[in-house]
Amino acid sequence: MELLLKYFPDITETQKKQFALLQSLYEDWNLKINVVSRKDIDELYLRHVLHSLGIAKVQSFLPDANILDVGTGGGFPGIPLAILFPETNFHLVDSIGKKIKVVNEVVEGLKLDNVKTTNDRVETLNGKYDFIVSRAVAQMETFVHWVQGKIAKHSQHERKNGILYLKGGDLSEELQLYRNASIFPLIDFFEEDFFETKSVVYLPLKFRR
Ligand SMILES: C[S@@+](CC[C@H](N)C(=O)[O-])C[C@H]1O[C@@H](n2cnc3c(N)ncnc32)[C@H](O)[C@@H]1O
Repeated sequence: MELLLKYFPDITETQKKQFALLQSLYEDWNLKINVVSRKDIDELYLRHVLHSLGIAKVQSFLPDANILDVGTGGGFPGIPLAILFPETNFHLVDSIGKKIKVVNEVVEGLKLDNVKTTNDRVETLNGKYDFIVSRAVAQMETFVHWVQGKIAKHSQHERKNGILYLKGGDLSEELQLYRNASIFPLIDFFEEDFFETKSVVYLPLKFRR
């Protein structure tokens, strides 16, 4: 929790309580349905919460924006972002039902009224979103294929609409197809060794191949 306050010192008392509750909610749910590994539970704020919030250091979301988290698993990056941006609408989707069950319980436990969930493959969704966020779901080419028709073209945030993907390692090969991609190394925002090799990749709406 101190780690979170170090990098997000302006969060409200409500947000502090919600972030504090995350640890016990995930500990309890993980005993029944494994959504976070044992090691990761012990370092939940570093490996999951702060990592997810790396997206917020690259892009703040406006109150009326619609955000889709693809392959949210146990709720990352969607849940930490939904706490940080309580006025923004988040749609969390995952194809595995038991993971969405845990996400629903966490959403209820935190009283997050800006989150809806769907248990299905993302390809089946018809909505349009200002931003698509994700972590550890698919290679960029596959991912872009799944989601590029789901990015809203006519919203007021049009100029910035696009994909924000949390990626690790050397991205040069994977991203060479996308000349408009920007890479934001997370170590620029968070001075923790864990972030040494991790980045946010931003692909704007009209990403060119
Ligand atoms: C490695 S996990 C990552 C979970 C979470 N994003 C995280 O970083 O902790 C990948 C998740 O993507 C989901 N997934 C994979 N392909 C998907 C698809 N086409 N539509 C929806 N979910 C998908 C899987 O069910 C799995 O929960």
